[in-house]
Amino acid sequence: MTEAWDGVLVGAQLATLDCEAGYGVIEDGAIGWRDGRFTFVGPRAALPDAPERIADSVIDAGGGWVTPGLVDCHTHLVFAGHRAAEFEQRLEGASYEQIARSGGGILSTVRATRAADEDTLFAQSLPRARALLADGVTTLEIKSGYGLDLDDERRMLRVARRIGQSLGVGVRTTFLGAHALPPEYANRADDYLARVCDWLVELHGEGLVDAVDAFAERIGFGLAQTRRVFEAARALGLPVKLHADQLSDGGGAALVAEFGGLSADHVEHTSADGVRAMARAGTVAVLLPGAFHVLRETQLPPLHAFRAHQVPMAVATDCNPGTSPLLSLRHAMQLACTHFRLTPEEALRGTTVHAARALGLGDRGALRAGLRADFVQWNIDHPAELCYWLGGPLARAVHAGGHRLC
Ligand SMILES: N=CN[C@@H](CCC(=O)O)C(=O)O
Ligand SMILES: [Zn+2]
Repeated sequence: MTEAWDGVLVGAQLATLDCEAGYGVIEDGAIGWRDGRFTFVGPRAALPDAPERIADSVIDAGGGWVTPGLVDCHTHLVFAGHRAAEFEQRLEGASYEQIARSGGGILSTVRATRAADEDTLFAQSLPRARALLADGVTTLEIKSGYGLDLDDERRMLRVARRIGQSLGVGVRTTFLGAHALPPEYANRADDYLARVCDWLVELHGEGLVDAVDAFAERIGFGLAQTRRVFEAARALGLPVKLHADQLSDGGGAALVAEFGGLSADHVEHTSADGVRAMARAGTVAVLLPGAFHVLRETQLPPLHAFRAHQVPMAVATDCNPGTSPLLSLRHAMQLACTHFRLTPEEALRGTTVHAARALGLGDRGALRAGLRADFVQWNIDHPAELCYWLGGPLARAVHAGGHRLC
């Protein structure tokens, strides 16, 4: 016996993504893991010993494809209720912005979420997380932002952490107190943001916050207001990200880049200056084609500029009850290819390597010795199929930290 690993998988076509371009394919590949981390990723012929002499658990992949576990780096999946009535209103011609200005939109979900106790919120949100996992997700980000006061934001973040613990999946929590102005602070946005900054200190002290986000937009917060929230985050050493330039070019991408932010998300209206600032700061562009699709937007993100300036592009579901009730990251990849003309390879890189980077996680997103043993076995003949099929049970087995999730 050479070494005692917890598990080894052999006979796989590995798409390691551990390369600058391409899928990083290893034919007849093998992976080994111990204590939740990969101990080996390479050709089966390079294994240090016979598989059954290395580990108790040996999986024969039978020639099937294996990729890194997918990372959904932008979700709002903890919420109560739904907004199907607004979907109907929009089909009849109302815009997202009009609905928001008349007290619906985000505030409608705030009312439902405030009325739900922690167990109810957990019970409603858990199936959404399960659906993402079943389609290959092993790490997901979950934002607050439908509580908009201390207790309700805390409850959302606690539910997010509970989801991670109960499913054995990686969950990163993002505080989004600056998502909308609650009615009790109408015309008092500055007072509200002062509270948001106080709550951030408190929630961070309780270990509930991994990053800080805001909605910078005509129907959200202005740049100066967003800056206040970012300064509060910086004072606590927390990374920032931003809902930037979704409906208009408000200069959000440049602002989050100025703070060395992890990501600028949506970015349909980001200007050339914004792209350059992101490139300089290493800020990831998180593309959210589900919201683009549902809102029937027409302004494409500046994809050519992102490519030209080597801004990493991630893809996420933006799972939320208003603009993107989307429960499959693979479906988001499909939409990114169809609407934004990403290549399937860019889409897979966008839900692995670049998505991990958008969360500040250097320990996952590729198949490489030393990284977290997050991987998916797929029922496919080629990686492009991950973006080709609309729905369908493609994931054969999903492993996080070496443990099989489903
Ligand atoms: N744009 C702001 N936030 C969400 C939508 C939230 C909602 O409508 O409930 C988004 O990312 O699209
Ligand atoms: Zn969002």
